[in-house]
Amino acid sequence: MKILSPKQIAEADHYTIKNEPISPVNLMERAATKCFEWISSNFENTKSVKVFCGTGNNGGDGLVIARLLKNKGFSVKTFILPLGNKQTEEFSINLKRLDDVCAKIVFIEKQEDLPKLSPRDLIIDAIFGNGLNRAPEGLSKNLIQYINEAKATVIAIDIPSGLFSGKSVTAKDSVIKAHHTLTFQVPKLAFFLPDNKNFIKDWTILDIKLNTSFINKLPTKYHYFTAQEAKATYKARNDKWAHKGTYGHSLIIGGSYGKIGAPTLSAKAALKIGSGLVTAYIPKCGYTIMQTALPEVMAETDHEIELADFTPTINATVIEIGPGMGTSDLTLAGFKKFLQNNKTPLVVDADALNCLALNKELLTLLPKNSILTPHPKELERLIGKWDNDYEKLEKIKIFVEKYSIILVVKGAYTLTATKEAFYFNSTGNNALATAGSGDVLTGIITGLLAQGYSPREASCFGVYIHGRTAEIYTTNHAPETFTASLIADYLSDVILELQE
Ligand SMILES: NC(=O)C1=CN([C@@H]2O[C@H](COP(=O)(O)OP(=O)(O)OC[C@H]3O[C@@H](n4cnc5c(N)ncnc54)[C@H](O)[C@@H]3O)[C@@H](O)[C@H]2O)[C@@H](O)CC1
Ligand SMILES: Nc1ncnc2c1ncn2[C@@H]1O[C@H](COP(=O)(O)OP(=O)(O)O)[C@@H](O)[C@H]1O
Ligand SMILES: [K+]
Repeated sequence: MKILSPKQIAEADHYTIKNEPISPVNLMERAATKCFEWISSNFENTKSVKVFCGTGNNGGDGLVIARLLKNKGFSVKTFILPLGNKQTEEFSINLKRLDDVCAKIVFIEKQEDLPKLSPRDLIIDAIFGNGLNRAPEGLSKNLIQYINEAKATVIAIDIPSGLFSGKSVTAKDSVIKAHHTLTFQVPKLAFFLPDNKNFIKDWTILDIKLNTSFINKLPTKYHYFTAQEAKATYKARNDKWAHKGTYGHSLIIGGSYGKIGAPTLSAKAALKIGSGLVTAYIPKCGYTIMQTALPEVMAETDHEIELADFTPTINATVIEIGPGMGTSDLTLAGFKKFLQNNKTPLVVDADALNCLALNKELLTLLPKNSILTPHPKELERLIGKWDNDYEKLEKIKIFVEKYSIILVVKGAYTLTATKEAFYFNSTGNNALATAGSGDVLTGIITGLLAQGYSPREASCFGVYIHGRTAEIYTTNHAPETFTASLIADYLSDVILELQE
């Protein structure tokens, strides 16, 4: 699914209005009706609702929602913050329609006009939407702060007021902290960025039937990787004559004394996602552990307690390097030698990333389209500090272009950054915040590459699958009890649902 800029969304609105055709006021009715349906199916009509509107079209949506909720029996009060003397035509039409149903409407002209708010209120935030063009100040800023202080449940329409959908927020005290955001047609880039975590919690995309063929033609770097994209990526196994060689050979290089679990988790994940063969290259101290834990996995060994020689003998389809590897001088020296001689596609994680960060000149030795899977701290070591998430995205772009690699930046919305496009993942939850879950992710990506998925596919799809296991688990288990070892047990459920 595409993530579009505010300008592109406005273009899609205009195109739909002109070509469907539909009048702007009817499009607003359609959009706001979707919001009303969501609200009335999630809240009882005994709830007291306070709708705060600006005087643009986001405010117009608020007026429609107020009318529909009132007609449904909710107790509704509407508060309007005049934004200069301007009202859009659709706003004015809907103000009259709301007035016609004898609704309570109050204009907020000064601080004293702000209503009393209770934590039990349901607040609809329709002050600013896609048209926000500067940080709210004066009365609008005060209103936003007042709403935030009320500790009531806040539903934002399209986007929390004060949040820019595609650029950084400087005045963080002028943004609505929404519990739920009902957004139109496509998600906004701001939703995926950790800087905005206080403003965006849950959100739902409402399909308001903007022209899809127009949207399909709009160029964008940013995408949201959902079940639809995952289903399109999945390659069903239907080759009767397949043998284990058909599905590739994954080589997992990693481990050190006390950290053999990391390559073990990766190897198991590569195997369970379908790699035909898996070999682990580990220090000698890990031999019995690996062979006992995973009888299907072959093992080759290096020095006693750490990797130093990096001399696996097999001809692998893909190599994962780094889990539990450590960064000792011996290991680092061997890792450098390995990179100088290696031509096989790489998935690089954990300590191998730290070795690269300590020796940036080694980055030029990575085969093209190698996949690096940093968590935010590892990313910072690679690309340096950033002031805000938009600067981080820019630095990521420069980095992937410079080294011709793919970055999988892990987090609540893991980002797969390629030279061509950036994909935010749609699955996962905090059950994954558990030791070793990153090792499993790299194993999954490695196993997919071994089977012939492209580096872009293996990254986006692997991240999707990994996240989905946690969602399935937490439908009937407590998130605290999820462990990295359990992820592999749910891979089958994820694949089966992709086949539906
Ligand atoms: N036909 C359409 O265009 C549709 C638009 N829809 C709604 O319309 C919204 C966009 O509407 P608009 O483009 O009218 O913009 P908004 O309703 O977001 O409001 C922006 C208005 O506030 C002013 N403004 C911006 N920043 C300000 C600030 N910091 N302080 C004071 N005033 C400020 C702008 O000049 C403009 O008049 C969407 O977010 C969505 O909610 C939906 O109804 C769907 C259909
Ligand atoms: N709150 C969260 N929501 C979704 N995914 C999460 C969350 N916390 C962690 N994860 C996922 O869990 C994995 C953790 O990886 P990592 O930090 O490398 O762990 P480890 O080093 O223990 O293996 C990543 O894939 C990350 O996206
Ligand atoms: K809003």
